[in-house]
Amino acid sequence: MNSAAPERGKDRFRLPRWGQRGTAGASIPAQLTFEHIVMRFGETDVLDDVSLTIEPGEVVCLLGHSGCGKTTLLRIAAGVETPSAGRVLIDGQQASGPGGFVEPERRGIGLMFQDYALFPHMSVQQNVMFGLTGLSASEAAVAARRALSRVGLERYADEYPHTLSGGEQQRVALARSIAPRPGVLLMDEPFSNLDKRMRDAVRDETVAILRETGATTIVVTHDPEEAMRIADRIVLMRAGRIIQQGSSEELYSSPANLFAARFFCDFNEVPGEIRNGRASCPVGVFAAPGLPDGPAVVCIRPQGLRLKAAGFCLPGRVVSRRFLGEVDLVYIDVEGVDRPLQGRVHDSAGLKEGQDVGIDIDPKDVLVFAATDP
Ligand SMILES: Nc1ncnc2c1ncn2[C@@H]1O[C@H](COP(=O)(O)OP(=O)(O)OP(=O)(O)O)[C@@H](O)[C@H]1O
Repeated sequence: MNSAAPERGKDRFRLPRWGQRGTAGASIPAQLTFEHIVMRFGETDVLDDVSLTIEPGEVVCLLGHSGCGKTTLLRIAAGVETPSAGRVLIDGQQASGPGGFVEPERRGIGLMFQDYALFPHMSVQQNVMFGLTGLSASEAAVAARRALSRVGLERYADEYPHTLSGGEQQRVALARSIAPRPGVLLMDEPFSNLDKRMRDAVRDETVAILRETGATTIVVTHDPEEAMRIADRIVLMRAGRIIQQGSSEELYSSPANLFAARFFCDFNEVPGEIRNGRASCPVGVFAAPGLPDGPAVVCIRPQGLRLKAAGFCLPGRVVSRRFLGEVDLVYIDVEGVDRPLQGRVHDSAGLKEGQDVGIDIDPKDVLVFAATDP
């Protein structure tokens, strides 16, 4: 009889309880280097000269839209795909490249997939023991129990994956990936199958576990907020290339181009014209240092709008207002601008549709790009 089942039933109605912090086994983190990686499928270069070094213990998020090559890069690191050109090095030793290939199971790399890839015919404990090939059966059992305990699922060790909730399966997959104490951990969209309420809690605890293990980690995601929450460094990809890399602040505040800017903020975009380092557009004139004369896109963060009484600053008319809790989302028509400006503002409770207002735009929330920017 399954003694854990009734208790698990209750788990569905509360956030999962994890094991004690600080009890995940420590790894010896490795350095992972991609050198000029090219991956060609047919006529298409899915990865186009990707070079990247991830330092021991660093947590890097590969961020990009679907199909930009993130998973392919992980698969190349893991050794389940061989690059068309370039090399992968682990602690300076070639793992993939001309004249040398280290088998996936000898790379010291742990993997965790979006669908968790648990073996349905194996118990939770057997799943976690699967990668512990270098240990005796009793040592592997102890290591598996320890990993399961850290993710709070020790009591489900003898159950089968299909009896667990999605969140519990995610934790089994996490336990399986950390149990061998890999030097490098590769996680492909590890939270995307969880609902939003669950995702934040699971993500925070997973990050705590990553820090405890100390493993060098790559997390693939297409969610910029998730990347900002997790990463020491974000690597933004587009169409098989790295567009920009840096801290969350660097990517958010100083995006390399319009593509990178749009990834991190739902800007108001207003067409303009650059002359002598200043961009003019219907909502104002803004600094555009170093940009060539010509057409521009003026990007204004929604939180950069302050609403004033009519007659002050830029004239506008309220189109609609939505209460979002901490802020209100207000749409405002401005003469000469095709689409209403979107403002995330406080204290707009008294505003009515059709009301005239003044709009003050904070220059620190404005970025200007040449309209020809990729
Ligand atoms: N074995 C393969 N044969 C042919 N094309 C492939 C193969 N593997 C991947 N691709 C193509 O390579 C491109 C990049 O795929 P990849 O899975 O790396 O992207 P991704 O950024 O991880 O996207 P997603 O977030 O949707 O998983 C896609 O266009 C995909 O169809």
